[in-house]
Amino acid sequence: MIERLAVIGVGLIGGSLARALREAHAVGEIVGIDRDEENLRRGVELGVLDRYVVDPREGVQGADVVFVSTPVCSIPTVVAEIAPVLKPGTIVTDGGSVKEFVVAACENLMPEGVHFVGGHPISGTEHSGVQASFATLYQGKRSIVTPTEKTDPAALEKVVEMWRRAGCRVPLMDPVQHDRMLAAISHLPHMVAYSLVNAVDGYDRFGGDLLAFTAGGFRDFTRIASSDPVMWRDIALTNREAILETMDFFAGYLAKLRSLVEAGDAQALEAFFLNSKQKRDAIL
Ligand SMILES: NC(=O)C1=CN([C@@H]2O[C@H](COP(=O)(O)OP(=O)(O)OC[C@H]3O[C@@H](n4cnc5c(N)ncnc54)[C@H](O)[C@@H]3O)[C@@H](O)[C@H]2O)C=CC1
Ligand SMILES: O=C(O)C(=O)Cc1ccc(O)cc1
Repeated sequence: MIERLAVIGVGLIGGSLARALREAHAVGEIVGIDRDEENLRRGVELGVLDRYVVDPREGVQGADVVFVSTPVCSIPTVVAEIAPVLKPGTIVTDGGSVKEFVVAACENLMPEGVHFVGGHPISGTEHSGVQASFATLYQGKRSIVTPTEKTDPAALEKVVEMWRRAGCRVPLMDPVQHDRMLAAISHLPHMVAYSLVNAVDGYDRFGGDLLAFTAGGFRDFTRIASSDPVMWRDIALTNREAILETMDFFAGYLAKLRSLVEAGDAQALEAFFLNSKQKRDAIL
């Protein structure tokens, strides 16, 4: 399906795609490109990569598909660097968590005959680097692909097929709609988890290390606060408006719950918790 895949940013997301496509026999050669050479060496040792090249322009030579999986803000910079050397027919795609920022910039960087298609696998963990990657990360998950009116139909089909071969269902979505939806289901929970850990850390009325006393519930709730700070900095910078909207909406719910606690309204408290329990239980 893909003769030579170049992965730029061989971490959890790029490494897992490489592993999944190799297991599916959907790729010939996999070339890794990353600014961290130690990470690339590990990628070859682990069998994720066939070889690596540190210089992006050299690394993408002869690739039919280039997958960019670096933090969101760096994606257009990386794509601008490689664009002039890509051969006609090359498809450039990405796995970044924010789509409007990436797609709007990258579509305009493509030379004649080279096509960009935005994508985002809705699957990940709080761990980073090629050593955290695994072949089944995308199995049975969704990977959203975000075409626009500028997208080449054959390139779109190839990117959709790539994710299918990696094990995904592949819904198509407008980049702006994607960013609004992801703000609610992914970006808001991360903002809340990071805030909760910082709040409890800063709540020092007992003069001790409160976090050391936390048990299962706190740790389950805040697992995602162990995610990479640079990745989340870039998401907060590039999906600003949608994240602000969901944070404000969430603050309304917290204020509502606060008022129920303040009023000691047993019936309303129980109804608030019951609705949440039922909705969550239904998605498990
Ligand atoms: N971690 C997750 O659960 C998910 C992450 N994503 C997105 O996928 C992308 C990658 O995330 P991860 O794989 O988790 O990160 P990661 O930290 O595991 O891997 C990123 C790799 O990119 C390299 N890198 C950073 N800047 C670079 C640059 N300018 N040039 C070349 N290499 C560079 C780093 O050295 C690292 O090896 C991000 O855009 C993120 O928003 C999407 C879905 C899930
Ligand atoms: O660790 C988890 O459960 C996540 O939520 C992973 C994740 C992080 C960012 C994304 O854009 C998509 C998935």
